[in-house]
Amino acid sequence: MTAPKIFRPDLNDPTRPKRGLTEQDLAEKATVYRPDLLDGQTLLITGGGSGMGKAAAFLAVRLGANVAICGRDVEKLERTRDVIAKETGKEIFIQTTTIRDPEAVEELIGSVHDKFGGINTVVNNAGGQFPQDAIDFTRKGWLAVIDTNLNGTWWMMQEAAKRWRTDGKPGNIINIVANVERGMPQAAHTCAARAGVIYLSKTLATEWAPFNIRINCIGPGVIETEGFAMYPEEALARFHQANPMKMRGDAWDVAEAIAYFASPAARFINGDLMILDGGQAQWGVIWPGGMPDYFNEGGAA
Ligand SMILES: CCCCCCC/C=C/C(=O)SCCNC(=O)CCNC(=O)[C@H](O)C(C)(C)COP(=O)(O)OP(=O)(O)OC[C@H]1O[C@@H](n2cnc3c(N)ncnc32)[C@H](O)[C@@H]1OP(=O)(O)O
Ligand SMILES: NC(=O)C1=CN([C@@H]2O[C@H](COP(=O)(O)OP(=O)(O)OC[C@H]3O[C@@H](n4cnc5c(N)ncnc54)[C@H](OP(=O)(O)O)[C@@H]3O)[C@@H](O)[C@H]2O)C=CC1
Repeated sequence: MTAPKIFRPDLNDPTRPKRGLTEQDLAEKATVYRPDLLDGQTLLITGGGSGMGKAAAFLAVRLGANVAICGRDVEKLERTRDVIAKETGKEIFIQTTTIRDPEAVEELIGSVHDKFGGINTVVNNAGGQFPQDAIDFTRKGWLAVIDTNLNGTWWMMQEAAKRWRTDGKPGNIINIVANVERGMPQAAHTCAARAGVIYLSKTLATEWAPFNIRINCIGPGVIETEGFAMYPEEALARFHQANPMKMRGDAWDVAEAIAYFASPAARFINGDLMILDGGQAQWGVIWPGGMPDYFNEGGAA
């Protein structure tokens, strides 16, 4: 019997390169949008302490929005709050929350609502997974990924929608999912969860239209962020080959897509899925845990 392949990264390993945009990049990167695009809007972004969520928070603040972020790690949240304040002069709201806990989610939505007098857009970005052959998933591992990516997103959606219904105000939900069209070998747990969110979103885009709530998804391909630390170096060296452009996107690409969906330009878009992957959907698969020899005849893909 072969032992299951496991890659359990040390997230503080100093020998691994730092990945993702720097805070200076997030403060200075050019945007296609006018500076007051989101003036007066309030965005709640889950997982806003790193990666795409942090980039989206930075951009939304730069475009005039009130921003709230949550995550499990208070240090990441405080750091994001402090750097945004330093670079933009604007204070964002932070609240430590695991989206897996529906009561904590209810409290979060309540606090942000009270702080800003309402919420215009909820960005469900928090999530993640580990690479592993599905046959070796532990029960706990499967449940962790499903609970975060599917259940956690659902609690956020339902709680926000209840508020909007009670307040008689319109709502907007943007769910960050993944590119599931051709399956995700070695990430079957997340593929199942994200596919669930995509079709949950399409369903509720209809069911909640009477409440004036719109719901859309963004499916990123390979986007270089701090989250890459979850994957082995050997796999990361191949990630750019997953799309015909042979490149990785960055968190700003996703942040600008989020700003678009949060803006009035998207007012007639509902139940959609924007794939942001450099053409990966038409190209190859990733094997984030390392390609099995079976598929590796004739050299690396
Ligand atoms: C999309 C995949 C393929 C394409 C890659 C494309 C490029 C990158 C895509 C990205 O999404 S990058 C962003 C990645 N960021 C994250 O994943 C960050 C957040 N992730 C997490 O917090 C975790 O991964 C989690 C599993 C969702 C964590 O939940 P929790 O904190 O509850 O987990 P743990 O307590 O650490 O573990 C619970 C349970 O899960 C199993 N497990 C965890 N890690 C691994 C691993 N590396 N390999 C195998 N199994 C793992 C394990 O059973 C754990 O239980 P214990 O053994 O610890 O008792
Ligand atoms: N980077 C990529 O190529 C791709 C990423 N994605 C998805 O996009 C999203 C953003 O990823 P990215 O920025 O790359 O990676 P990061 O790891 O930087 O971001 C994930 C964020 O989710 C937060 N998070 C995780 N679990 C929970 C939880 N239970 N409750 C609250 N917050 C949580 C983390 O914060 P904390 O640690 O503080 O809890 C972290 O800030 C994720 O859902 C990811 O899986 C999808 C496709 C491709």
